[in-house]
Amino acid sequence: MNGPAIEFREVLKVFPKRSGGVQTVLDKVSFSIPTGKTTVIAGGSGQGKSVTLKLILCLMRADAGRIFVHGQDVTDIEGKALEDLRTRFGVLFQGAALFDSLTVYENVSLPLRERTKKTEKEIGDQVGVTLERLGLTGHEGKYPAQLSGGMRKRVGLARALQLKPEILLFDEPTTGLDPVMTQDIYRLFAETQAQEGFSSIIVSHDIPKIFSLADQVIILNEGKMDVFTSPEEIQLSRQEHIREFVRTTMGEIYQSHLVER
Ligand SMILES: Nc1ncnc2c1ncn2[C@@H]1O[C@H](COP(=O)(O)OP(=O)(O)OP(=O)(O)O)[C@@H](O)[C@H]1O
Repeated sequence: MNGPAIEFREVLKVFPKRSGGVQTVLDKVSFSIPTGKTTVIAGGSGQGKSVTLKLILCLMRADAGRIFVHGQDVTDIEGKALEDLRTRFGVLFQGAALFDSLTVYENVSLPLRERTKKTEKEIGDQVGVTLERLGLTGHEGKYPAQLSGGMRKRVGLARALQLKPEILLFDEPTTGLDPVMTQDIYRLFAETQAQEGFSSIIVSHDIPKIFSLADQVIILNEGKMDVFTSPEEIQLSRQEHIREFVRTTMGEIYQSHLVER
């Protein structure tokens, strides 16, 4: 597919304040999410990361500006067109947990059962391939409570992949995971993306590590966005809020590079 997977043009999002006036969360921001690549969205608490994801999924509407998905203007999309649009996304949000009363196999096969006319054999074959790819073979009959945090994330990823999404949205993929499980999820994610070719947007605070995956990093701050394509670019930024971000997320080694220049 040519062109960006997603494009924001001058998107404004405001919320009314209790005390009167408005809070500007996105202040006419413009950016593109390249097709087939990984974009990481970072930024402090309350800076608008979730709002950005909700705008992409049309769970929330922009107050001004336009949003495009593969060139289609989705800013005001409704009804059947909106339903169709949503089938093009795979979503892995923290809130969208696995169903505790369903086994691994039942959780992963659910989207195919609900949204396709595939036979039980076809579902079994497809789910089997994904479970094997994500190292979950042998765990099909287990319930989420019997799995480690890392395995639960892998089951969530397996489920999000079933409808072959064009774009995968992944909110805080490694929260609650230890460093080994974090690397594991990143590796599996990169392998799966190489095989399936989807575009992805990951909301993460894990900036030094996530650069092994990211093709670009967008940092949100006070309604504005800065786009970076390498860790060095972030380290060498002269903007005070980026330097503060480096200090708090990347640590002293990176900061000392900054000071030396
Ligand atoms: N439905 C809403 N109504 C009013 N204000 C909202 C609404 N949704 C989000 N906000 C406000 O918009 C701002 C951005 O929220 P958002 O959830 O996108 O932050 P975030 O960057 O995802 O933060 P965190 O890292 O803490 O999850 C916050 O100040 C929040 O209070």
